[in-house]
This record gives sequence, structure tokens and C-alpha cells, in this order.
Amino acid sequence: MQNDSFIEFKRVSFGYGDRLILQDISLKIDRGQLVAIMGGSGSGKTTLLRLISGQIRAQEGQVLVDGRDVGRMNQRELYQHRRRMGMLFQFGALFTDLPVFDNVAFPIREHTSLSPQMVRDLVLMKLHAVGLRGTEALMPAELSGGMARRIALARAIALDPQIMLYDEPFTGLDPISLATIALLIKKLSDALGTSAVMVTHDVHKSLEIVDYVYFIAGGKIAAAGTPDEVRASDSPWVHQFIHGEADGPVHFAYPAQQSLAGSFGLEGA
Ligand SMILES: Nc1ncnc2c1ncn2[C@@H]1O[C@H](COP(=O)(O)OP(=O)(O)OP(=O)(O)O)[C@@H](O)[C@H]1O
Repeated sequence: MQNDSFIEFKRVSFGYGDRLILQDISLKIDRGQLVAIMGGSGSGKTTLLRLISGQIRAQEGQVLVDGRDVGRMNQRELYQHRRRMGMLFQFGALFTDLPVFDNVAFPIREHTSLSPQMVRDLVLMKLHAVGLRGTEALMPAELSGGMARRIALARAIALDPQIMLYDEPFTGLDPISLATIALLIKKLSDALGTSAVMVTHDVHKSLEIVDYVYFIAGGKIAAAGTPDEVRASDSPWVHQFIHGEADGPVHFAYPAQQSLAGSFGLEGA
């Protein structure tokens, strides 16, 4: 596997209207890497994912995927770009009126002209990958929350994506389902060699499975490192964040208005 960056933010700034959300962000995600993005509520984590998928364009700087600037892609290029991408969102619900089989088959039918037999083989393979072979005839209403999330994961990987974007994949799951999904995310990332970006509030579970973590605060990268570096960090900011303490430099209730990185000497940490 090549060890070069597949996703790269080069001095990216983005705002909704006049409100600057991300400011001069630079980061790199290597091929095959699983990276977590963490930060307080409203810090711009989902915005960062939208920049990668091309739903929004950077106002300054570049978002490069496989060397190509997502912000400069035309409609046709964006369509191709998204075809290489799998997404699992907290509210990425299944189509409730379609059985599991058709839910997983949906992107395959939409984006390829494979024969029904091939579609069937692929669907069964993906269901097997998430440990839910045998559920193809069930309707979404017949699934538990954890199973539904795994079926959504099977659908997200149906086309063997090169990039996976996860937005709060653990939210609303019981501890066992959460551990199962986390393990699957890790296993699939390794098996498929995808570059994966995961926005999450679940610090402890994420640190068990990711290769690298970026913390966002005040529109900037407040800290970054491998899980071991993060755990060993003596930064009060990181310490407060990973221990979920209410008091400290992080304001959980409101989006930070100015760079905490600067205030705590964490710039480029
Ligand atoms: N389409 C939009 N128009 C205007 N403001 C928006 C839009 N989408 C998000 N915002 C604002 O931008 C800020 C960053 O939003 P974003 O969803 O990226 O944060 P987040 O870090 O993912 O938050 P959370 O953890 O709460 O989901 C928030 O203050 C949000 O209210």
C-alpha cells in the first residue's frame, strides 16, 4: 500500500454567510488511514466532511482528494467523485419501504449495469462483511437499531469506496452494538484499504480504532496526534476533552468564537 496522503486540506477556510467556521485548516489523511475528527458541538466537523464530499466548496484554500481539487470539480466530476465515496451518517436511514436486499443493492443498481446475478452476489458479500447474511428479506422495521446501522454500513461499502465518511456512526447505539460497529469500521477500513474520516463524540471508542485524531476548536486544528500521543498529551485542552470534564478551557455549550489553539499554545500540536 502506498503511504501518501489521499485527502489533503491546504489552508482551507469556509464560512456560512459572514460566519467563519473553518479557518486556515491544513491536514492530511493517508491512503488506508482511519482518522477521527473531534471537537465541541458546532465546531465545524460535519462542515469538514461536506467539503470532502463536495457538497460545499472552500472559500479559500484547496481540498484535494487523490490530488484533485474538489472545489473546482464540475457536476460530472463531482458525480464520479461521490461514486468513489461511501457515507454512513447518524441519520442515514434505510429506505423503509424496501427490504434489506434492495437497500444494499440500491447504489449498485444506481451506479453500475451489473447483471442481477452479479448484484445478488455483491449484496450477499456485503451483508456477509457486516455479519448479517440471511437478513436480506427483512424490512427495516424488523431490524434493531444496531442491525440497521450495520445494513447502512453494508450499503455504504457496496461499491468498494476509496473514501469512507462517517458522521457520528455510534450515536444512539447500545454499548454492544456500538462496539460491533466500531470493530466493523476498523475491519472494513483495513480490508478495503479505504481512507476514512470519522466525526465522532465517542472519544474512548474512537481512540481504540483510529490511526490519527484531529481536534477542531475555534475554526482551527487545536491539537492532533496518534491515539497514544493524545492519551499522553499534557495539554489541558486535550485532557479536558478526552475526559469529558465540564470545567476547563473547552466550552462545550457554545461554538468557540476564537482560536483556543492560540490561547493554549497548541497551534500545530
Ligand atoms: N447550512 C448551514 N447554514 C448556516 N449555518 C450552518 C449550516 N450548517 C451548519 N451551520 C453552522 O455551522 C457551525 C458548524 O456546523 P457543523 O455541523 O459543521 O458542526 P459540528 O462540529 O459537526 O457540530 P455537532 O457536533 O453539533 O454536529 C454550526 O454553528 C452550525 O450551526
